[in-house]
Parts: sequence; structure tokens; C-alpha cells
Amino acid sequence: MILAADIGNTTVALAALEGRKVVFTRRLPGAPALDGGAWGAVFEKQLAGTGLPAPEGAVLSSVVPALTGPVGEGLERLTGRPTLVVEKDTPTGLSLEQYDVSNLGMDRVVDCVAALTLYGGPAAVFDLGTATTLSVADKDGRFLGGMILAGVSLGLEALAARAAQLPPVTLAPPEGVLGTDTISCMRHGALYGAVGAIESVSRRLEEELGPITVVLTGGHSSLVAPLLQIPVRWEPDLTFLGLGAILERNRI
Ligand SMILES: Nc1ncnc2c1ncn2[C@@H]1O[C@H](COP(=O)(O)OP(=O)(O)O)[C@@H](O)[C@H]1O
Ligand SMILES: CC(C)(COP(=O)(O)O)[C@@H](O)C(=O)NCCC(=O)O
Ligand SMILES: [K+]
Repeated sequence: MILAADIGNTTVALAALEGRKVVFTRRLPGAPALDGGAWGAVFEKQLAGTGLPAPEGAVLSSVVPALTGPVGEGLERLTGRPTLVVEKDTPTGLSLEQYDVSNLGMDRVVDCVAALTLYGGPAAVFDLGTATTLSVADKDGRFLGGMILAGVSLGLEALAARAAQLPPVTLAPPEGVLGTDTISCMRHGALYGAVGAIESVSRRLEEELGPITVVLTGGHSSLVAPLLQIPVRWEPDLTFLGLGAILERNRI
């Protein structure tokens, strides 16, 4: 069994994998104040009672630099081995030559690695987290780039903060297309806005690259995927599968 962690701007997502199968997942709030020992205790508590064997190794990707060290150390407490942190120069099988990698989010690389492993290229991954990211890889395993949009709930938060008559709104499945009060209008706008972006950008990508596998993942993907009118693969565990593949490739 190995542990995989994906540190995003909202959650620290933890998973256990046996071979290529994700057998356990948890999403934890990112807590900047915890040190490595405290993260280790958090992970131990989450895994207690699951019946899983002791982990043989751990791999992590992070887009929150302040959490990378403590979470990596926390995982080390459980494995007794160094945690593989996915960095720009980590061999992943994905070529990054076409992108200015100086500030590239490694979650996007991991998503592409997973999509290529599962479906081959070209593949377009929409990761609907704090931000909505599009990350595209071609059939030769090259990262082509993508897009970064405000995330589905970030848009709602911004509306509530900036417009006097707009309240805080939580996400829920829409009923019909049109909202019939303020809250449902905001909700539908957030969800169908993402739907429209995904459908239209995917169509344009197909014009440029030919038939492409579109993959959806991230915390908000469970609400958006059922609304799409184009074929997509919904892979809620995509990032974990990519992390597992990268650890397998780099195991000493
Ligand atoms: N299973 C789920 N169903 C619905 N919403 C979810 C689920 N998991 C996470 N979310 C929501 O998705 C958002 C964050 O998604 P996530 O992909 O974890 O973001 P990040 O990677 O940026 O930390 C959170 O606001 C959370 O409420
Ligand atoms: C775009 C992101 C903020 C998405 O992160 P998330 O929504 O998963 O928290 C992250 O991938 C990031 O910080 N990227 C750096 C910019 C880039 O990828 O070019
Ligand atoms: K993420």
C-alpha cells in the first residue's frame, strides 16, 4: 500500500493505493499551523481502523508551498521513508518543454500523467477545485498548456462579496436551466458557466487537435459532470492515480 497526497488551495486530499487501485480517500482542510508531527498524527488517525496494511511509500503534489514540507514530513512518519514530492524535474513521462514551467502547478502535470495512463493522448483535463484548470497533453506525451479560470465556488464567493444584493450561496444540483430566485440564479450561473466553458473549449480543442478525451476531476466535478452534453470521463480519483503512476516510475 502507498499513500498519495494532493495539496490544493482548499483541501489536502489523501489516498491509499494498492497497486493501481485507490482503496481509501479523505479530503482534509489545509491547516497552515500544523507541523510534520501533527500532520503525521492527523494521517494516522484517518487511517486507524481502516484495516489497511502499513504504507510502503508516499508521494505528494502541492500547489501550496507552505504546506509541502509539513505534509511530506507527516507522511514520512507513517512510511519511515522519504516522501517523493513531484517537482518540475521529477521524471513523470510527460514532456514539459512547451510550457514556461517556472510557476507551473504540479497538480496539472499529475492530472495529465493520469489521463495519458488511463486513455492515451490527446487528453484534456478539467480540474474543478479552488480554480478550474484545463491541462492538455498530446498523443506524444507532451504537455501543451491549458487555461486557468476562477473556480466554481470562487465565482459565487466573489459575487457575494462584491454585490450588495447577492448573498452567500452553497452549491447544489440545479433544477432545470433557469434559476427562479436569486440563490438559484447564482447557483445555475456558477454551474452552467463551467458547463459552457468546458463544452465550448473542448469543441475548439477538437478542431485544433482532432478527437480528444475530455476528463473531469476535482471537488466540484461531481456537480458539473452530469450537466455536460459532450462525452467526458469523470475521474474523481484522477490526481491520486497520477501520483501512484509517478511513484511507481520513480521507486528506487
Ligand atoms: N465529493 C464532493 N462533492 C461535492 N463537493 C466537493 C466534494 N469534495 C470536495 N468538494 C468541494 O470542492 C471544493 C474544493 O475542491 P478541491 O478539488 O478539493 O480543491 P483544491 O484542489 O483547490 O483544494 C471544496 O469547496 C469542497 O466543498
Ligand atoms: C491553478 C492552481 C491554483 C489550481 O490549484 P487548485 O485549484 O487545485 O488549488 C494551481 O495549479 C497553481 O497554483 N498553478 C500555478 C500556475 C500554473 O499552473 O501555471
Ligand atoms: K487540486
